[in-house]
Amino acid sequence: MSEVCVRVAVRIRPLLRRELLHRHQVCVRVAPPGSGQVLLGPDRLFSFDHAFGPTAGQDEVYESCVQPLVESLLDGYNATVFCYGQTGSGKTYTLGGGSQDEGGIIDRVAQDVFLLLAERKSDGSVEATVRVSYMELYREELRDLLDMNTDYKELHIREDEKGNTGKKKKKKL
Ligand SMILES: Nc1ncnc2c1ncn2[C@@H]1O[C@H](COP(=O)(O)OP(=O)(O)OP(=O)(O)O)[C@@H](O)[C@H]1O
Repeated sequence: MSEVCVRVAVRIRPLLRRELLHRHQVCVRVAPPGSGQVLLGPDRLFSFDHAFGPTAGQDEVYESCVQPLVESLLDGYNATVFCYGQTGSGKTYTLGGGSQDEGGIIDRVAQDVFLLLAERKSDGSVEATVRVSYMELYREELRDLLDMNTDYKELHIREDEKGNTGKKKKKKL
């Protein structure tokens, strides 16, 4: 894996059925395959660390961009993966997956964390605790997706002295 801390991948999803019905046209292509470059329109070329076309599967995206981070995670490094893009561009699909067989990044990370931990634990050298939180921040409202009974007004994002962020319930006055 390269020494650069931030890496950017672009993923071009296939046209959806309704887009095909409305005769939408493809305007962005990976060019040439494997180059990390995308071609917008006829002649505008943009470079990324990775570029995936509409036929790229979840496994390809995960193995190239995320799996190495999971391995570093167990070596003690922090890692963040986030998806950015306009509505309907495929963020939820990439993170959450389209179906059971085509699991997204979250499913695969969870699987690999426990798989790799089991490997390291088998020689008795590692003890680990895994904690998970799952939150949605939408229109300034924070929701705990693992505790839907808590009102968003009770939740607050805080930073500790090291700059790590976390969700805390506001103290009731
Ligand atoms: N790589 C892909 N292959 C096949 N279908 C895809 C792919 N990416 C996205 N889709 C489909 O495109 C549609 C929009 O994708 P998705 O819901 O993931 O977008 P989003 O960026 O999360 O949108 P929003 O910001 O509105 O939540 C969905 O029907 C999804 O199944």
